[in-house]
Amino acid sequence: MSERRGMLRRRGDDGPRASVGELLPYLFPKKGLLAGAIALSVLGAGFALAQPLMAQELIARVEQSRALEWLPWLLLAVVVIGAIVDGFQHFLLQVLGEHVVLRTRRTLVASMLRLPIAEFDARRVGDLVSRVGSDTTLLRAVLTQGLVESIGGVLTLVGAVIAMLIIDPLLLGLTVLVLAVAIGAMLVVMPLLTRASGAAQEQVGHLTSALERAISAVRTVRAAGATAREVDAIGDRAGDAFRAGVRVARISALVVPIFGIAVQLAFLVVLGVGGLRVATGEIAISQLVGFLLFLFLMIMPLGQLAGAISAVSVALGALGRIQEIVRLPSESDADARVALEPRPGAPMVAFEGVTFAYPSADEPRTVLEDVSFEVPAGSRTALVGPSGAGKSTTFALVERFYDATAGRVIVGGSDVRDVDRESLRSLIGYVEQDAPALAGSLRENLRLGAPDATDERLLEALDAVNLGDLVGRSPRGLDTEVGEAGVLLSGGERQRLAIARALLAATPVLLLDESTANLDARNEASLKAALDVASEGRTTLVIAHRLATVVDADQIVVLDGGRVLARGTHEELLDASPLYRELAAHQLLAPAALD
Ligand SMILES: Nc1ncnc2c1ncn2[C@@H]1O[C@H](COP(=O)(O)OP(=O)(O)OP(=O)(O)O)[C@@H](O)[C@H]1O
Repeated sequence: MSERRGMLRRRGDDGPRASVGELLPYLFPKKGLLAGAIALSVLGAGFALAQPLMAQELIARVEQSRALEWLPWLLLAVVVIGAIVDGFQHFLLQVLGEHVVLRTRRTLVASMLRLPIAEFDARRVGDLVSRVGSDTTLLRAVLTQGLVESIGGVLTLVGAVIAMLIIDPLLLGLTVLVLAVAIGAMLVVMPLLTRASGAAQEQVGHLTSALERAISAVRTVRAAGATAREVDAIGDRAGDAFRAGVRVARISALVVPIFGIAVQLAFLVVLGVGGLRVATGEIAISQLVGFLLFLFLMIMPLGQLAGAISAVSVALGALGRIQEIVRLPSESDADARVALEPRPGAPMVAFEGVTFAYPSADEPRTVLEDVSFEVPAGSRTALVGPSGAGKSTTFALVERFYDATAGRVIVGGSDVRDVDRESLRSLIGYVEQDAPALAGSLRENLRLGAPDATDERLLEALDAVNLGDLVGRSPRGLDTEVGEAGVLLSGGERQRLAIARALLAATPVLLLDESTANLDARNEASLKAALDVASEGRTTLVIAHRLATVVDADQIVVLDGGRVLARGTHEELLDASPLYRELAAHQLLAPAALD
């Protein structure tokens, strides 16, 4: 348990970091493209190195008044072809970068949507969204900002150093000395950059979370007159992200002057000492020019390398946040691979001494205690109880969103922990209390659990829940959009749409968390009729908030404070349970008062 709680705990502001070894597999989604880009980089290095050699030869010929012949044209061709090779390589790297982002996003989303429900309880949606949207793009920079170019760059560097060694070892020694100090300083700065950029991404996550909170509850925020405060709060988060970004900028800004000073110094030293050596006749002017051109060639890859190291540092911070999710065990990792086959004669759903505490709560507290009841196949059981009694929690346990802390939850005669979760859920239709309509069309909403259902069946299902007129409301019919959170539909309609969805999935078990919304008499009657249609021939467990729902239930379970207080039919409980009598009189939303 403590290990689990540790896993759910959020990380500090520093942000998680990955290692270079973990980064590499992410960079090789398209080996052919990568090989092509590396080959072009090597080719580009060859063209780059050829240029100073040819320029040096050209100057020597001018100096010695020799014929230039085809040399200028050859130099021009090398420059043009080199530039084309560079452009093509740049394109390949961009494409490769997009592949990296694509693959990482797919992996991340596949892991994210399979996380245990408890992880969603403990995390902010906005933060998860920013990991998919923003962190993944930082991996692209590793490819586009120099890592692959650095391969060709290293070759250019080695070639340039060899050429410089041949031209003048003394000048090379002085150059290397100056540059080595700068490289050492940069190696010290890089780990700071990784940490700072991980923290900056973390702040972007907090910002997205704050925005998501305000947008998802925009009506409540607006109605509460809290818009300005929310704007300020999100602005503060944006400010935090800004400050974290500035911290990154400050650290990476160190790299530029360190490098700049080193390069200037190297050029000045070469010019000064080289000029002296030309004056004393130890080297020719063409050699000094050649040396300077090679020095230039040597500096460029060093710049690329610095860019690559900084991109890698930033990517390691982002990858840390990506890996944090990818590494979490998926919900089904610990599943038994046995498909659930309901045993004839066994109660369809049963709780045997179930005790439960939410794992994600800061102070885990028992929400269900020693709960036992049975729902025979084909019957309807209503759960009633005051708010917070634990009614919705029982549904979460039947769906196996969480595991019971003690006792057993049985579906179709098997302990839900002994069977594969997918096969368990394929038996159950679940209509949530605030049944969400997914952004998209009516058709998409209905097909969620029955992807192959024909339009004819969709229309039948809509008719069955008295939503047939929904299709006629818009000329787009089943393609009518139901909006981000189903804004076109009322609460009661959304719930009926969810019931239609459950009807189409045709599962033997139906869990229905009845809407608590105060519905008008017509909607009320429609919802009751929809429930009756949906529960026909199915084992139905309904969390009831309406008297009409409980009166004809085969069994009513009264929950209070996580315990079963009483079980029986409406008449039996009116006699036997004071709490039920109280609920029936005051809390169950009765269209007509009890007589
Ligand atoms: N995801 C969660 N993490 C932690 N605690 C939770 C979670 N969901 C519910 N709880 C707590 O568990 C208790 C039971 O909640 P539950 O939603 O099952 O009650 P309910 O009887 O369905 O209430 P209502 O009729 O108001 O929906 C409540 O105290 C609630 O605060």
